[in-house]
Amino acid sequence: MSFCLETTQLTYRFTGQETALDNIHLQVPQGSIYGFLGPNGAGKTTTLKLVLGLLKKQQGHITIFGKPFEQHRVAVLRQVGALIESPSLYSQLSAVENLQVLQTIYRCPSQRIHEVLQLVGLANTGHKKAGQFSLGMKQRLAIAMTLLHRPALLILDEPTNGLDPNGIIEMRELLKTISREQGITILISSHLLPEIEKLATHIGIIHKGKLLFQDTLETLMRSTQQAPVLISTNNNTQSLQLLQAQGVHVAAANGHLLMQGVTKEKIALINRQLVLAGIDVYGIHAQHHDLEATFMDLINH
Ligand SMILES: Nc1ncnc2c1ncn2[C@@H]1O[C@H](COP(=O)(O)OP(=O)(O)OP(=O)(O)O)[C@@H](O)[C@H]1O
Repeated sequence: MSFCLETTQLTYRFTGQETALDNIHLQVPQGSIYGFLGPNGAGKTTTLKLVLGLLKKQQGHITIFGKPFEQHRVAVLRQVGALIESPSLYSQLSAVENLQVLQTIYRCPSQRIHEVLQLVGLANTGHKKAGQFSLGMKQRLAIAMTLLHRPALLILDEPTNGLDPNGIIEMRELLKTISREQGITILISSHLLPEIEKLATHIGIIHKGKLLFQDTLETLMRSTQQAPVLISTNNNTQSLQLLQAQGVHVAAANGHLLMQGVTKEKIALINRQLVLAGIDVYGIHAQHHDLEATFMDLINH
């Protein structure tokens, strides 16, 4: 598989502090939306800053578009769009004027300003000044600015921070559109798993400077599938004895029985056995063991 961005043994320590990043092997596949997840202070921003050359690398290697970053810094950064921390907008200028400032630097055609504003849904904001925009609009303008020079890789550090639920949905849809229609690889950091889960194709989970998981979202989902199963019956004591006698990992919990590690075939068998023993089964359902639980499991072990 070809990686748009790869780090090997990336380690970083702020002066006088504990190690902020410990041996990070980040592999962001070409064309992916890579969700870089971790709680506050995990090391997400530090990683992204190193990858963009905003912090001086101490140890390890960074390869972007197959090239060692340090030797090809300028060429690589020409193809990268980034939004780290809050966007720098001119609040007294309109959306178009903000983009015109960058257009001069990037020397791209005026038509491109219209294209990116259309893409982020700000084509009709006219003379309205950026300072009067909602936070969601400011964030979308900031994304437009990162897209102006047609990057192949977009690096976004917590772009949904501070947005209301509607702003979060708009941002998610925008990033999906950018990925789908422009074929841009997106590396997005967040501490919000439910947000990343709805967006990313690939996930990296970082905690205390260590990368604990990295794979497709599908693989992470699969690891959550052996969810605990809850059974409620008219006689939990008898059911518990019957199931324990058969070697099922089962325990009583809040008026239910909780079983671990059972397949769907085993659930059907258990149901039949309970009914044959004269027990009324009121309900059997898998306890919702979602990605949030898997995420918490990973960072708490
Ligand atoms: N300039 C700095 N000086 C000293 N320590 C720092 C500095 N910046 C970050 N750190 C520390 O490095 C660790 C990683 O911080 P980082 O900002 O990369 O985490 P994060 O995952 O981006 O968190 P958040 O979601 O809060 O932004 C933390 O322990 C943080 O306190």
